[in-house]
Amino acid sequence: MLDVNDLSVEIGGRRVVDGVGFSVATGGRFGIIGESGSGKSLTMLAILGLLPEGAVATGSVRLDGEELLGRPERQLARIRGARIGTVFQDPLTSLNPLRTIGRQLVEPLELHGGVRRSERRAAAVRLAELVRLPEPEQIVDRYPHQLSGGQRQRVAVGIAVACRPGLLLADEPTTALDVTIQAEILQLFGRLVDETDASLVFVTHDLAVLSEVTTDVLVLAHGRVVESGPVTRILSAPEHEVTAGLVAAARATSWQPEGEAR
Ligand SMILES: Nc1ncnc2c1ncn2[C@@H]1O[C@H](COP(=O)(O)OP(=O)(O)OP(=O)(O)O)[C@@H](O)[C@H]1O
Repeated sequence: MLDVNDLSVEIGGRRVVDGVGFSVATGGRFGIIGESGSGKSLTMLAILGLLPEGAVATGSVRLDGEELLGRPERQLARIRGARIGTVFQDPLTSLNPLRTIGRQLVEPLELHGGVRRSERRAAAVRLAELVRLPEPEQIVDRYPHQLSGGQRQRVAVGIAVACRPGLLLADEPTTALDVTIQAEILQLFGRLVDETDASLVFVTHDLAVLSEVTTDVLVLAHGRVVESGPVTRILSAPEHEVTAGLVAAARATSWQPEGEAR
């Protein structure tokens, strides 16, 4: 369960996230949407305690009732990976090109003490199976450049869920993928959230994507919440002009023929 209250972020005296609040229940699927520069990524980074140098967060971020804001980095590092799994846009930059897929899949388990040396390979294969990578026994010995973009993002999702975190944060995880692969990765998120009962926070600028994976949405503009509610209502009756713009953009992209890049 995640509770964010009156969260603000200032960088160089400029307030780039301003009083954001939302709650995600256990097993809930929550979306944050907004145009480029609206504060989506900084909201996520503030939750993770990974804000850039010079950025200051105020307010409250509670995970299962425990306050995360203001915690020492040492404690946050233990929480990230173990209790919060993250997936970002570009798996090529988040994966290490010099390490096998298997090593990277089990790394969170090693870091957080959840696997014996002799069991690492089997654990990696199980994770590869969980995220439906092809030929799990073989793929764990390959390197990131030997996989397709969609397969690499499956690896990133596998790493994120390795320790069975209660919260999964995804920031534009399908934006770099083509439409068919995007749909497969969205299905994967949906299935994993259902199977593990994790709460999901999914950030994107694309309402069409959000409507496939989340039930409730918050709309950000210039760092502020301008609208929030069930995704079905937001899609059918947007109240704010920013939301109406996002709905129109989502309709326009879904009219494109299958397989055409967005
Ligand atoms: N390191 C930084 N230093 C100064 N300003 C920053 C920094 N990172 C972000 N900002 C500013 O904060 C605001 C919010 O940025 P943020 O990255 O959260 O937006 P976003 O909604 O995630 O956009 P995008 O979809 O383009 O990633 C923007 O105006 C941005 O220019």
